[in-house]
Amino acid sequence: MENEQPKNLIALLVSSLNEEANDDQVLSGLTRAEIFDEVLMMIITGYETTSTALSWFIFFASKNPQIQQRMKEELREHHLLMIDNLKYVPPLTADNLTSLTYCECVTKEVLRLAPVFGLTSRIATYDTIVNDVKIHRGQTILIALHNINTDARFLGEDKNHHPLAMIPFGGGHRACIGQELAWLELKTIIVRMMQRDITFEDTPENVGGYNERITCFPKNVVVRVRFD
Ligand code: HEM
Repeated sequence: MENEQPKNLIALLVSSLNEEANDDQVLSGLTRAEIFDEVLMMIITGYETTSTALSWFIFFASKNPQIQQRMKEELREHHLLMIDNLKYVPPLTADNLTSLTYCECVTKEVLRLAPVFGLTSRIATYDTIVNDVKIHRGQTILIALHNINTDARFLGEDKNHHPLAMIPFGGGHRACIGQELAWLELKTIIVRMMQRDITFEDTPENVGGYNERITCFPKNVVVRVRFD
């Protein structure tokens, strides 16, 4: 039992509790206050982000009925659309979720266009020059993720492979720790809504815009939800 590896994040955090931990000894563990901060961050980053991305999906979907239609066609082709007026909604498995490539592209496109986090930052650890711009050690660099995601120079690039064409989750070893979970949650919820033949319809008040706090969320999303 003693040598067993912790099996989840909470267990991992609790197993590193050490009230005497200090920053000079990196491997000395985490204090109670540090564990509290970590858990709080997971709750905030784990909830606010995905729900914001879903609001963006609803906004974009309402502006693009043909895309909602095509997602449902893909579901019909895979026999995943509900039948008999909600009497039977086919279950989603990891395999059939993976096979829904069009739905996946839509989910990715929402994250590319929607600035859930408009920017992230890094502190330069050494002097360097990037594209003729001098950067000095210790300077904070703001990285405009949303600008990069929508930069016309990357539009023709393969978004699965170009390192800059698609970075809603940041990059490098401080990239988003929850990105796999976020993909799975987002795609599952979006597909579940489409499976039930829900349609988001545009209205005159649905004018968009955004508010930027911790995340960047749509300001005026006023859609009509139709259950077919
Ligand atoms: C659509 C959903 C999400 C988006 C767009 C998103 C985006 C991001 C971005 C841009 C960063 C900064 C990365 C960097 O600086 O390179 C980040 C960091 C982080 N995210 Fe997410 N995130 C999402 C969902 C989640 C979820 C579901 C969790 C946890 C369950 C999570 C936990 C974190 C944590 C802990 C960090 C800090 C990582 C570190 O500093 O080492 N995120 N996220």
